[in-house]
Amino acid sequence: MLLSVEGLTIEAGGRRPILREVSLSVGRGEIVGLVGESGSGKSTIARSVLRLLPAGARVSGRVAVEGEDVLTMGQGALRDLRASKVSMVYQDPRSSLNPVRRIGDFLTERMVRTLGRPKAEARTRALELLDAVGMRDPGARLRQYPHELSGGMLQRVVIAAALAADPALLLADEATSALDVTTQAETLALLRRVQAERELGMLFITHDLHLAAAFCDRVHVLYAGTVVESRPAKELFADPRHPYTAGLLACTPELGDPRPIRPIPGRPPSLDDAFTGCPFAPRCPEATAACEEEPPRPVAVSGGTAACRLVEA
Ligand SMILES: Nc1ncnc2c1ncn2[C@@H]1O[C@H](COP(=O)(O)OP(=O)(O)OP(=O)(O)O)[C@@H](O)[C@H]1O
Repeated sequence: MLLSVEGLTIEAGGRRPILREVSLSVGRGEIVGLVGESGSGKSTIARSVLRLLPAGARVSGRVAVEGEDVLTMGQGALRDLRASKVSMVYQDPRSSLNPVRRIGDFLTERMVRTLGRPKAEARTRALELLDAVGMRDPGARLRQYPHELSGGMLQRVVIAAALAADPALLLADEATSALDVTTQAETLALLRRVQAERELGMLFITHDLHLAAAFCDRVHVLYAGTVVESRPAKELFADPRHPYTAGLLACTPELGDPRPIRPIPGRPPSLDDAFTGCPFAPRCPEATAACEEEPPRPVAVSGGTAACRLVEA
């Protein structure tokens, strides 16, 4: 398995863990979605794949890339993992680029510094990469500064940089969320094309369940640091089994859908909210007193699991 996360729990001083017993996997050539509201722990999972953990955190469980344990590997292996096996693309491309350095410097410096490529070779590779992500006139782009490019073009540059070392795994953390809809569609098409061409595994993080269902092969829904439902994307969308997943789908309007929009009442818990039972119980329309007593175990449902005691296998 390309990425395997097993029972990952991260505690950083709050009354509840940031992540509790999270398990997921990503195979080669597979797009796996991670969906949840702000603060549910999506980015923490992505960062833990690169062993970027909250300072002083207590961590248990296992994170393995190509079978190698990321949490215990030596510094040399970790450098290699970050430099060439796993790449991350963030939400705001402007935060990834230095505004006073040219696009060419951004693309070549990392190749020279971390991959040890000669400068001329790095430049040739940068031109190939810009071409691969569909940028016209790559030579001129190398001379430009970030402010001369639109958000969508900059995200292409960031994706080009992420591909520089031929990684096996791409972590896309809200990579299209800051873009307008047409640019978002172009960027999604680009991500899918490079993913398929290179047989990349991709962990695709988004707060948008509809987007995840359309873009991913499988989806994990995260709530308050726990995975509440894991299913093939199509099944999750057509027949959500966890009340939270159903609630997320019901609160997003769709064109032509005559049903009223039903927001989920209340707010997701903060790290200072402790709970003994199901974290979603206080907001769940179907919760019973028993739901508050102990955490639900994942139940096998069609194609995956749902962690809810009201769900029948
Ligand atoms: N370094 C840290 N130290 C302490 N708490 C942290 C740290 N990083 C994240 N957290 C907390 O962990 C929780 C999960 O954060 P995370 O960024 O993973 O959520 P997210 O689902 O990606 O949300 P968003 O969509 O807003 O980025 C939040 O409550 C956050 O405040």
